[in-house]
Amino acid sequence: MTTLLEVSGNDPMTDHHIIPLDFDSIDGVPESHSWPPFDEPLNKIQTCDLQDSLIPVIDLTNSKAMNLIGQACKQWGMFQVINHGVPSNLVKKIESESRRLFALPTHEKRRVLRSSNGVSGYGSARISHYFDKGMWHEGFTIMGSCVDDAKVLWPHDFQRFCDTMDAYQNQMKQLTHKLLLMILETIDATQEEIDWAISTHDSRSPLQLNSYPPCPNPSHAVGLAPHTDSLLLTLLHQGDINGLEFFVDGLGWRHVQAVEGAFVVNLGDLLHIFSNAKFPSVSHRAVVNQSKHRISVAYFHGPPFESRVAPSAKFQKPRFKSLLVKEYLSLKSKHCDALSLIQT
Ligand SMILES: O=C(O)CCC(=O)C(=O)O
Ligand SMILES: [Fe+2]
Repeated sequence: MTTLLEVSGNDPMTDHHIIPLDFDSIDGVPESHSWPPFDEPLNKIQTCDLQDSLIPVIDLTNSKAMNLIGQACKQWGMFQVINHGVPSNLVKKIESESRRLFALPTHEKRRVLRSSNGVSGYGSARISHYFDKGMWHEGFTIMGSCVDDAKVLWPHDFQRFCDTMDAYQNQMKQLTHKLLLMILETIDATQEEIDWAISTHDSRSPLQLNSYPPCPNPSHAVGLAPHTDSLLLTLLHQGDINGLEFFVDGLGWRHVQAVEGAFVVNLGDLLHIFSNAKFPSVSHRAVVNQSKHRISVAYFHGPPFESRVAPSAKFQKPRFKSLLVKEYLSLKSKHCDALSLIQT
């Protein structure tokens, strides 16, 4: 069995790529985290009508849901889902437990800091090492059980946190399967390919809690810098505070309107490869704001790391080489644009 730790383990990170800012004591954006203004002001978080939001909000109880999902996958590589069956009280709990964790004093959070070649624990985003500047972000990654870390944080009250994380991961797993079945059917995947995509028997899907504290100068800070997600599919809970943006050729950065109770579904690199580039792996980023502490929770789903990924057998002219999932992840840990390196 290969774990994400082994896949990324040959690329240990240095401390400044792991330790987030001490948000308890900071009162400005330090030079190390000060970004030149992007193409558009990062602090312009507008509110807008749902109609203004480009990516569709799809009701999973709608009889046309599969078609709508297929279209959104091709056009945007991203959509939102409502009426998805995940209990709303569990979503509230994951948000409140995440806030409870990030509200702890910095020195306590640092007691569960991710190790230099590890995956689980408190720390900066894994994409930090691609960039010279740090991000206005702190995260907590759960891979498998979180009991050890939770016991350090709350020796007498760790169960509540762990039970919530476990229950949420179970729900995310079910929803991911449901969505993958629909998505793969729209490109006529074979049963064997479907089994590959939904199987997770030798790997636990990582759950990433993200925290973006209010920022005194949002136009010079970046919550999460532009990236694509590596695995097949990401399910993101972004609460009711806007901050997620995605890149559209010709239109630039567009924000994803926060919709109460919805999950943002975004397709990752492995699905881009499997769909022979029919589905984009959408470039996205998170922006920060001056007054609100934004939390998001991302569940990343991928196939077994020992399995192979390649364009579906139905494509006559594969645009990507076939390789082991773990080989792709290892390449991605070194190159932000790993997809371009495996083109045929
Ligand atoms: O917080 C967000 O809106 C984006 C999170 C994200 O892209 C990630 O965790 O990979
Ligand atoms: Fe992401």
